[in-house]
Amino acid sequence: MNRITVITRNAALGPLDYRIDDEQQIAMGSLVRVPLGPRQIDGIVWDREMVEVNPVPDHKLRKIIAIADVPPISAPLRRLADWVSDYYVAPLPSILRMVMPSSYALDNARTITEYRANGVLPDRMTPKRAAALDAIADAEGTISELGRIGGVSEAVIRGLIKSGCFDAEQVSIDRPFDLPNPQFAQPKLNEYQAEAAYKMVEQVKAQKFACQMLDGVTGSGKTETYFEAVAEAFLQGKQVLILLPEIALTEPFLDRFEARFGVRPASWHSGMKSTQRRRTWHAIANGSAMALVGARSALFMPFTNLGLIIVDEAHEASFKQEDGVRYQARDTAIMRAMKENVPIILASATHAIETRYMAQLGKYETLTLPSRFGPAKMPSIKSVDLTSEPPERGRWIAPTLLKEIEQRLDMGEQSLLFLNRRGYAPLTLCRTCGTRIECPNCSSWMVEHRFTHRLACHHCGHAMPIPKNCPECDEQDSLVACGPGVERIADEVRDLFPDARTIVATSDTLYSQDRAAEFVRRVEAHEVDIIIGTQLVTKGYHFPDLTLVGIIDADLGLAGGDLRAAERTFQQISQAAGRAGRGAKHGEVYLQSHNPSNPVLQAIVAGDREGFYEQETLSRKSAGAPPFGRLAAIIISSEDEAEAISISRAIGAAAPKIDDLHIYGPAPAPLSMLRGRYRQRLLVQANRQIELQNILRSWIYALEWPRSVRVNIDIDPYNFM
Ligand SMILES: Nc1ncnc2c1ncn2[C@@H]1O[C@H](COP(=O)(O)OP(=O)(O)OP(=O)(O)O)[C@@H](O)[C@H]1O
Ligand SMILES: [Zn+2]
Repeated sequence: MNRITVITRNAALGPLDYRIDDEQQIAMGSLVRVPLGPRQIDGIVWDREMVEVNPVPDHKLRKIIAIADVPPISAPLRRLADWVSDYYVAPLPSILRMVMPSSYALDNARTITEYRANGVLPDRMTPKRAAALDAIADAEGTISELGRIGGVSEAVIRGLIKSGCFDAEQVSIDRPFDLPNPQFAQPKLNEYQAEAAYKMVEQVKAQKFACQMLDGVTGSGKTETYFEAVAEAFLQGKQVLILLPEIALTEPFLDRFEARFGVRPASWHSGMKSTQRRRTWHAIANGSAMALVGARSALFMPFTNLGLIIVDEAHEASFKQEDGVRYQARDTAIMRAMKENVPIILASATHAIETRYMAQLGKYETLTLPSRFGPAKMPSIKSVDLTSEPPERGRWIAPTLLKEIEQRLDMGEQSLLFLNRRGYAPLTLCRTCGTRIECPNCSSWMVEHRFTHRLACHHCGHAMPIPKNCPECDEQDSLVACGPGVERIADEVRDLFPDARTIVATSDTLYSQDRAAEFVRRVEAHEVDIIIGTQLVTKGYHFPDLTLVGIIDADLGLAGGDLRAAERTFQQISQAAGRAGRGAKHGEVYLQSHNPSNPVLQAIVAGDREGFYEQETLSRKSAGAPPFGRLAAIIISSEDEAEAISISRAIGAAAPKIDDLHIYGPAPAPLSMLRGRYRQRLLVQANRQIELQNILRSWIYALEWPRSVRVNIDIDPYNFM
């Protein structure tokens, strides 16, 4: 009789033992269905020596029910999951939920529905419908694919299906993805690009682990350059994983990929339908999809034949997952490349201090693209001192910037106004009694969204209509909006330039891939004169007619003062500035600030990237902050404030006394209430030699607390709220 160990997707269950018959062969990593009490659950056969199993006596062992007909999860991916579990102090099942996102592998449904036009015309023909039917012709695809081909939203396609214009067909989910053609449209690289590409291609040929930091200024053609390494991987018959920080960036990226390799790659993100997910998961697992472009979670896909990983915009904080398993996708991608023994490329114009430090140590190879591609030059950057040149009362754009916007309108060029604040106003205040409207569930202000006529909490999503009377003193029409958000800037622009065509670009307006694609199309077609946007539009995009960038509030990110405030501000402003003048026309950037002598802003204006990084690295070093020291946050939360406090004190009191291990707190977290739970926080700081995770495990898991209390450990935290 053979005993096997199975890990399930249920975090409450430890590793479970089962048996298989003597004659049965089962590979490590196989996906299996097993009995559990009266139920059946899915799991993965795991290496027994990697986990702690509660042994079940032989006669009590139950037999597995079925083995899925899919390739087993490979050893490198299993070891990655073990590493994530260990490093981020997270239960293995919660990581397997990302490796095996549902019971795809064992489900019988192996078809998806595709549609093909049948010549029937809709009763109500609109120009949109006609154009879509024209463009689609006799192409076959899923609703979203047809929407893309037809240049319309999925809703339009659904309408046409309802009108009987398409026949449905069940297609096997094993239908392969088209093969990319490495020679489809090879660009002519400039000298710097060619040199960097050569070095990346060499690593792909070598087929072993190496980490390269592709450090190229905005508009230098990093994508074009690393596509050469991607092409080489395809030539070798290897799969490629490309990670992007946000799904809004995926759509334009997929187009670029198609322009270079002739086909669209597979993609992976939270907005996908389950049939698309299933098809993609299987195609990655059986090796028929050669390229996958996705957000964080694509990292855990079951590649069989991986040859290269790319992390684009690698500095982005959104690579850090903030709930569930709190992992850093860039760091985890490097770990995956190590386990798979393949090269990895980190691309950015504003790399993270952590990445640059590793490059300095010689652990990563630095590849530099020092100038923009083609005739484009770096934009010139100036600051606008708001103390000497304030905007008009109740306005946010200073005269200098206004004049520049006006000139761009006259010349038919585009402008981008950047303010990293969604909504209309961050604070709503009663003029009569001074009350500020707070979220009932969180210690945060309600943010006015004028488009939707609501106040919303950006932490928990709680929303309510804007009240007519003050909820405190009941005074009528006494509530006023304080401070600007992007919607308010958009109002100001429309007031001052009524003929200008504006667009607000935030996660509220570009919430799906379709919306993001539509945004890009409109800006490229020059149907927009002025973009008002948050950090969402500051990276990746390439709009040649955009020549002016205005930073509405350059001081915004510098307040608060968490560990990465200076770095993040530098990155955000540099990225936003990097959208200006990417074509033949020169770009200009204006930073509005109350404190233009701030060293971070001075470095940006002077174009002194190296100087900024040097300063910031030094101050990290003297604070013992990452990458020079280790940091972890422990957040203790409960609906009962007294309980949260008492458990956090108990945890604090049980802290081990070790040299070079410092514990700060417990204290109320800066966001002291979230979703109705009171939050206490401990910060743990240690030098690099200390095995922080082991210490945390033996310290915290030795304690007990009521089920009503949650204790979350966040290793290398990004969010200090
Ligand atoms: N060798 C090349 N041949 C033709 N076009 C190129 C080449 N290199 C870059 N380009 C074009 O130059 C523009 C800028 O390149 P790209 O967007 O890759 O820059 P980037 O370095 O990724 O910038 P950012 O960091 O700001 O996103 C793109 O339109 C790209 O297609
Ligand atoms: Zn809230």
